[in-house]
Amino acid sequence: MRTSIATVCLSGSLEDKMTAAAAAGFDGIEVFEPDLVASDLSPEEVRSRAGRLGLTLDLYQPFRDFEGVTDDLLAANLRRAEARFAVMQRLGVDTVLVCSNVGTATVDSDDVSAHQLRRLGDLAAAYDVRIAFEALAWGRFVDDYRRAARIVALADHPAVGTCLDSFHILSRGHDPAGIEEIPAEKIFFVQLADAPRLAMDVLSWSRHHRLFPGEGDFDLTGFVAHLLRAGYAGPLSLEVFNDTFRQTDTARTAAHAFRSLVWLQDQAARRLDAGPLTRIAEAAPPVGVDFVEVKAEDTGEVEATLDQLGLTFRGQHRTKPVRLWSGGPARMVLNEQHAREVEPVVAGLGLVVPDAAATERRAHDLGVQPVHRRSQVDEARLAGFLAPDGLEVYLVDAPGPDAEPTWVEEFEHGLPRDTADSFTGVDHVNLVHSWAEHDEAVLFWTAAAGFDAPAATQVASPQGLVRSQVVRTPDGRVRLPLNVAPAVSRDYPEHVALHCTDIWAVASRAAGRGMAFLPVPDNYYDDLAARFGLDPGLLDRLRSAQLLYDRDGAGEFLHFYTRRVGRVFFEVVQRLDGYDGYGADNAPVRLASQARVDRVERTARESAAGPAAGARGRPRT
Ligand SMILES: O=C(O)c1ccc(O)c(O)c1
Ligand SMILES: [Mg+2]
Repeated sequence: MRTSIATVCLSGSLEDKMTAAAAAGFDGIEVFEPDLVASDLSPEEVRSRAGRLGLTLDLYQPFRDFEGVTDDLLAANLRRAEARFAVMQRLGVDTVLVCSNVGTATVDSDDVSAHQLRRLGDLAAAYDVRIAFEALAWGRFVDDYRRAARIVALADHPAVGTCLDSFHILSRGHDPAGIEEIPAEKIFFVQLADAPRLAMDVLSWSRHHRLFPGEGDFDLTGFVAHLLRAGYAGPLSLEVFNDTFRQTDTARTAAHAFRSLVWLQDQAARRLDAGPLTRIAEAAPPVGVDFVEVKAEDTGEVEATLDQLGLTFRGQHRTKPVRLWSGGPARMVLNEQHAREVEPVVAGLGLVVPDAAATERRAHDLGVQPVHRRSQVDEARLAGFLAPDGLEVYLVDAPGPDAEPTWVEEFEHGLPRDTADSFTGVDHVNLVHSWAEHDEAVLFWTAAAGFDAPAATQVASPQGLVRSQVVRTPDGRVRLPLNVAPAVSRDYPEHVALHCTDIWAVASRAAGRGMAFLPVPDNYYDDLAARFGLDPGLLDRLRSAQLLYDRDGAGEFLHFYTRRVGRVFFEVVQRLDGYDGYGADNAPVRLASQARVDRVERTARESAAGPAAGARGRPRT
């Protein structure tokens, strides 16, 4: 279907927004009146610029507070409208959004509102303009799309139809199935927005917290399915009021927005099994983590930590300054290539997928930037893509059960794989995003990479509450907790958690090898006793081994953390009896302890390391 985006979604000038929308792939835009009013461009210039960019101008909006008024006010409102219609004629836009009256309505009558919209329709027709009447969720009398559609039916005027906005309908919990009762020719326009479920007044929710489809809690796929069953064939347009998206790079946000519409059409097409919707390549979710790559100018300190944790050095790459360590099927790649002045960062993630070519095609269809690992002719070619935060995600076809991937053979002069160690794999990789990247990252991991996004949580840190959104494959074999870094912190660390079957042994070996555990305060163990009523013997063992503990309905969780090296640290975990969480209640203790250690170590590190490189060692775009 045709795609469109309201200029209010994007940052910058009207020109910036138009250029970015066209470059991202949108067919058209909704011109938000304040964007035009604030622009240097005349309506004629906007029109010709749109033509050059190949964009249609699909809607002019909003016209406010029209219906349900006294006769005096009606006359004034018609005059106001006529001035707008004249501007629309200069712009060449044929549809105006009229949102339901929130301020001046005093007459609560469908008949009166219908009569007044009919008057507006007569005036509009003289300018070749159509009226798309939208029920705002906080309208004075009209706050339900079904009532707006009833009024439109009563108005019974060819220039008067309705605009359906998913936010106003779904935020109020109104059943969208009623869309199918509206005659298709009366649905003049459709606006799409997702949102997180929030308990707050609906106006503030709408003006600040809308999200692109796929990033919130609304069922946009079902919404689009109703539209198509109703016979709607106009554009699908994004109207997302969001303070973050109004502050992020215009071109990047437009591309991010377009991805959400491509994904949504594909989802709806799958549900309907037909329709005029864009389809994209199908790809099954990842089935495992093949490797995690840490990049640094000098990986020595990270490797010392891996050694203390009990991983095995597997060798040096034949041709590159890259080294491999493994613990069971958990593989860590330590990369010093092109890493001048880079402190250790999580730079890459290898995902085992059932069909790498299919996942590559799907990512391509969603406009994700590809990456390829340059390799020698006889080396495995790794293909993949860039996550929004710059993480390189590589795709590896699933090897046979228990087999190591063939690329492992490129590493030489190391020790053989230790088949007796207790590591069973990478449990999770905790990635950290800036506030500006977070929603884009959620859409990226779910839409392009096949992850699910269960309900988000918040974790208390010394800098306040941190948003935490886990994305995980449906079977839980790959888990990525995504945290938003506090705004004040530019070098917030990320971590790799390794799962093992005997954490007591791993911890005691690490202690024996001199590993500096992240210290756990005594108060934590007192609190643990109070919270869980643990057996005193177990409590003592936890305290002396500096292990953290958690329990859920299914089982128990034991874990510990290393100190950070650059922007990386490690966690070792053991899940017992199907424990499914991440020790979230322990995160505040971990974050506070890290802050204490950081304070002590920062001075030393800063004087030794010189200027810090950007995130993941590359400049951000
Ligand atoms: O928040 C508003 O006022 C507003 C304006 C126009 C719209 O289409 C809308 O959905 C909301
Ligand atoms: Mg709207």
